[in-house]
Amino acid sequence: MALSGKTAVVTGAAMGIGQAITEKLLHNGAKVVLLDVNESAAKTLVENLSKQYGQDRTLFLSCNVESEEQLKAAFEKTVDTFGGIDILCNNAGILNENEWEKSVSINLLGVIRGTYVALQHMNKLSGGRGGVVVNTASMAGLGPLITCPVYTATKHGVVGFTRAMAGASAASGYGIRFNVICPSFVQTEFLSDPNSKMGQFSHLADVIEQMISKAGTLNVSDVAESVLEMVTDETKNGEALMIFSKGKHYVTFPSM
Ligand SMILES: NC(=O)C1=CN([C@@H]2O[C@H](COP(=O)(O)OP(=O)(O)OC[C@H]3O[C@@H](n4cnc5c(N)ncnc54)[C@H](O)[C@@H]3O)[C@@H](O)[C@H]2O)C=CC1
Ligand SMILES: CCCCC/C=C\C=C\C(=O)C/C=C\C/C=C\CCCC(=O)O
Repeated sequence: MALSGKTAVVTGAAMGIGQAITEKLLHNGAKVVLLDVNESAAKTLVENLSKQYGQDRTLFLSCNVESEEQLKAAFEKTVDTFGGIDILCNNAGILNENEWEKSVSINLLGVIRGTYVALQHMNKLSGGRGGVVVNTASMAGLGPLITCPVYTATKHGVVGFTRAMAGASAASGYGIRFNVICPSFVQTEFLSDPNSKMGQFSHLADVIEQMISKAGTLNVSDVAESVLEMVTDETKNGEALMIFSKGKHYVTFPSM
């Protein structure tokens, strides 16, 4: 899938992995709509991106993925501005075991909300152009991160939802592919101040420190490169890609 002339929507685009995905898609020719709650970071980023790629290639819309109303307004504005949506990256996420209901609402329900609203515009059966959805899960979507049971649950949910949607889309003729990335630790703000985010499991902080020093950390650009692969490779549907500091690997699941 060539990206020239395509329109992408990226959630959690103001910083970190979402920023890198945005830059990668722009660099490869797409137009990108950035959704985020951090208005100041997003506005500064879009100013810089507009200088680099042109004013008509990016748009920031303030949007909380916890709100279906805000997501609907953002996707409608995207279609009004760019004529359709071809790529959705559900990337926004938080790590906070104290505020665990909010974690579920953003990390899992935000992905489901974003997908269902986008389907109304992307689904070929309802007049859309089809396309591809890439969700950001985590290695914690495949195995346990013991300091973060709720974060782990949300990311397992994202992996399961993505794979089931891939099957549903293929069986129904939506013309939309669904894939999920599962990165190991990535060097972003996410890794800062871990003790305050572990809630009742902060006594296990040493375990995570040891995991990080053993596994190393990824650069956001490595993660964005994997997203690009899943967007452009039209053979990929229902795939989960593990990304480590030493390489990447497609997950083999038991067949059902
Ligand atoms: N950094 C890491 O080690 C890893 C991160 N991930 C996942 O990658 C995704 C991005 O994480 P990072 O870039 O590292 O984090 P980050 O904290 O650097 O960036 C997250 C972005 O999401 C935005 N955001 C948060 N809540 C939002 C909401 N309700 N609505 C819209 N935007 C919202 C933030 O404002 C921020 O711009 C998350 O889903 C995270 O779970 C996955 C594996 C490892
Ligand atoms: C509050 C705890 C902070 C420490 C962890 C911070 C963020 C981690 C986010 C992730 O999504 C990463 C999740 C899991 C990594 C799991 C295993 C990594 C080991 C794999 C390897 O060998 O690379």
